[in-house]
Amino acid sequence: MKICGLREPEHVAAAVEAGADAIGFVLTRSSRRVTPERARELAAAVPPHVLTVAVFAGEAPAQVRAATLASGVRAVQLHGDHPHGDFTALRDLGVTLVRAGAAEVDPRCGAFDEDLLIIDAPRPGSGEPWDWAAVRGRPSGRWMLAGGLAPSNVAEAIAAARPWGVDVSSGVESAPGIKDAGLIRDFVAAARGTAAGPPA
Ligand SMILES: O=C(O)c1ccccc1NCC(=O)[C@H](O)[C@H](O)COP(=O)(O)O
Repeated sequence: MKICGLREPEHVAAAVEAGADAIGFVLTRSSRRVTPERARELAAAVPPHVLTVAVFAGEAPAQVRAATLASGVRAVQLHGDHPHGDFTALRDLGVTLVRAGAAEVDPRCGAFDEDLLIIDAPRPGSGEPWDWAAVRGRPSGRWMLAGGLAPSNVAEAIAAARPWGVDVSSGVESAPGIKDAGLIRDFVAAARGTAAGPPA
């Protein structure tokens, strides 16, 4: 499971401690945007078993490459209409390549030589739920469901779409762009199918 749009060290720590598998830093136009240098600072506290992901949307491969190297993350997520060639051009970076798009994208993970596929709402990072069940049985390989997930609905979404993993941003925020450690813990617990315990 991936927790995306982190900007503060305490939220990175909360996600790691809760058991997230991946942590996303938004390096594209967004209210959650961080600089590559800030992403590097935040990623420095992340243990190696948790994947650090830089999120882009529409930038040219040269720009993605420069920002990825500056941030030191271990994965690149390309949102939207990136052609196959963009993934090919970034392969030599040696990072995990993630393709992300709405339900209409090619649902085969690996079709663009990516390592991981995210199927998201039409407006990424909007927190808007969509018809998760519509993709059930269509995607193949390692794919994550995203878009409007929250502690209160992630179990329902997993049951509806049967994804390999899940990805969240808005649903673990107390206000737009402001992450909440308690909601991060609740989300991870709900996605893992366990009840969230009381705060320590
Ligand atoms: O989160 C953003 O602000 C963002 C902006 C532009 C492109 C992608 C963005 N986020 C990508 C993600 O991986 C989000 O976690 C995903 O879209 C789910 O977001 P949400 O519906 O808010 O949980």
